[in-house]
Amino acid sequence: MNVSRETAERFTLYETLLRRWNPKINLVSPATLPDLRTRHIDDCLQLVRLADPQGGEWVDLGSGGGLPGLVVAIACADRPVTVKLVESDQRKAAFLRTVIRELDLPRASVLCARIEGIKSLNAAYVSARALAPLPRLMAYLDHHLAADGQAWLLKGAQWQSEVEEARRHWKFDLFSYPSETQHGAAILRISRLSHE
Ligand SMILES: C[S@@+](CC[C@H](N)C(=O)[O-])C[C@H]1O[C@@H](n2cnc3c(N)ncnc32)[C@H](O)[C@@H]1O
Repeated sequence: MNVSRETAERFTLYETLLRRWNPKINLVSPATLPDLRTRHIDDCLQLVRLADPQGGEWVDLGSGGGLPGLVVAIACADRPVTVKLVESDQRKAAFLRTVIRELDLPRASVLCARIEGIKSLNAAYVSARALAPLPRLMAYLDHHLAADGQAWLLKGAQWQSEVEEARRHWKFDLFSYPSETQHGAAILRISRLSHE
């Protein structure tokens, strides 16, 4: 993804902050730190490229260190896209707020709460990465995705069996895109979700 100098600087600062906070609160697996850019940031950038949001509200569930929520907020900082990061862990929420402040991302905000405990966010876009198996994610999406919204999920190599399992209880439209950063993994776009 071609990015402006300002965006590139924000990604560099984000990476610096992630590395600085990681030993204390384990935002990403320490084993992945040498490949932070490809394993995490580039992985999430695929999703921004595919979804290409031009406006509206983007909600990232279980953001952790901001993956993919902060990547969306940085990559879309010059668009009218508001990004809400839902994260129940207070220390991780403090990290997310620090990054938002240091990188000057006024359209991004943090909700330190449990996904299932807050009223519907009715979002145009909902994302999640490494949060829960698809059948459980479906209940979260059902609660927070607008009727005409799109969910963008980064899923590991087991994604096809998770889809089969989810289809037992939910109806939805699905597009899958092979991941360019992880063999066998996929980016799923889910829409028109309803309970069977
Ligand atoms: C395995 S981490 C993944 C973080 C990030 N999405 C990533 O890809 O690195 C899952 C995160 O979701 C948060 N989480 C798990 N269940 C949650 C819930 N019910 N409500 C809010 N946050 C939750 C955890 O605190 C944790 O930070």
